[in-house]
Amino acid sequence: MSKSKARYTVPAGWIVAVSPSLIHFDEEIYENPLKFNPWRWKGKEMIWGSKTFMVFGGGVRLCAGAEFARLQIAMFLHHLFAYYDFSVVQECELIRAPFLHFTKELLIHISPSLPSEP
Ligand code: HEM
Repeated sequence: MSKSKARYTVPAGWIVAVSPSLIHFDEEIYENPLKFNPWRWKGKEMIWGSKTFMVFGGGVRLCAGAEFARLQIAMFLHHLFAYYDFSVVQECELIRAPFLHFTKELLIHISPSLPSEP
């Protein structure tokens, strides 16, 4: 039976919520979805309204800050990698159930990187 025809029984009293971001963990769309792979969206349809990329929601409720968030993330990552050294001090497990949360604090040590020799 295909996924679209799957039948589920929802027990009385349960809350049903839609989590669009779960599409990013569909193995039929993204190979090995839990592996860190920033290039996984290369070649995928990235336009608003895409059925395979829903980080910022879609339709009339599309995130109003999507472009601002993309710019901020790009600037943050650029500065982090260009000017700082960082290392994980305390690892922790990530839980997706279905929303992301941490089992304990993920501690990261960040310090300004030393200027490289000329
Ligand atoms: C990585 C960062 C962000 C992510 C992943 C994100 C994600 C989302 C998602 C999925 C929705 C749709 C919620 C729904 O369907 O009801 C949404 C809505 C919204 N977001 Fe974001 N967002 C981000 C950053 C921001 C920022 C920086 C702003 C403002 C400066 C912002 C403002 C809004 C607003 C106002 C809405 C409601 C839009 C509406 O219902 O008309 N978001 N966001």
